[in-house]
Amino acid sequence: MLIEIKNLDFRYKNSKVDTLNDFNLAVNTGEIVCLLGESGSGKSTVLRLVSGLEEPDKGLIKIGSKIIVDNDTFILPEKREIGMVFQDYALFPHMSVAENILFGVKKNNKEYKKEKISELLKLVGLEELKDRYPYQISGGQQQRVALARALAIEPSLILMDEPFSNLDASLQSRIREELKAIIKKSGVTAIFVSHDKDDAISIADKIVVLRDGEIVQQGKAKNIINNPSCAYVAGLFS
Ligand SMILES: Nc1ncnc2c1ncn2[C@@H]1O[C@H](COP(=O)(O)OP(=O)(O)OP(=O)(O)O)[C@@H](O)[C@H]1O
Repeated sequence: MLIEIKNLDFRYKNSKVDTLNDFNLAVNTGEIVCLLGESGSGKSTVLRLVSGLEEPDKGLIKIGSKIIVDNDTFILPEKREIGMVFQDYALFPHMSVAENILFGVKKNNKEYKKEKISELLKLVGLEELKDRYPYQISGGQQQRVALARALAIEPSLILMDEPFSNLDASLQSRIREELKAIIKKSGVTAIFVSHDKDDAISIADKIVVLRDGEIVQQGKAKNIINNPSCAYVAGLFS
């Protein structure tokens, strides 16, 4: 198992209620997990806690054998070695595709960087576009640059927040397939957030359905669709 989240409690500072209460989740190595739920169900909060943008009030998060947060530990976000893909991709407009991808690579070895960039451009199929700027490529291509940049630090885990929300609806199904293929080829474990059942069904190995900060059902898409645990879950898949 790669990620273990145990007994997590979390309340935003200006809030009177817990957003997460005794939250537990396990993710296997190489698995793609989708956190699915309506707006406000707590999906982004889980990502923020795993990435270290927020600190839990109680509980534990482990990546592999390493505790990244518990009562006595708080590993800083930049030390967690987690790759992030944001909703808007957050590419640097003044940097080329290749420069964007290499941005987070700390090793200052020219040969290493050269090999890394050629491996990643090949993985995401952007070899021909390496010298273009973000405004000169499509939304789907920008997303692949963001994914390559997240993978460039050789993370064991990547987190993606609504990775498809900025894409043209007509392209979404092709891009979902592409993204899944790239993630699987890279072997990385991925947790992504969506409110769209089609994203979850087409990409995730496991879907985790959230409602008011609680997991109401988890498992393979087919099992959830055939056997929803409650009307909320059925509604999400209708
Ligand atoms: N900074 C904040 N301060 C106080 N409450 C917050 C804050 N951010 C989120 N919340 C609350 O925490 C709960 C979970 O929010 P969260 O953003 O995790 O949900 P979400 O499922 O990701 O929603 P969306 O799909 O709209 O992004 C909501 O009730 C929300 O209002």
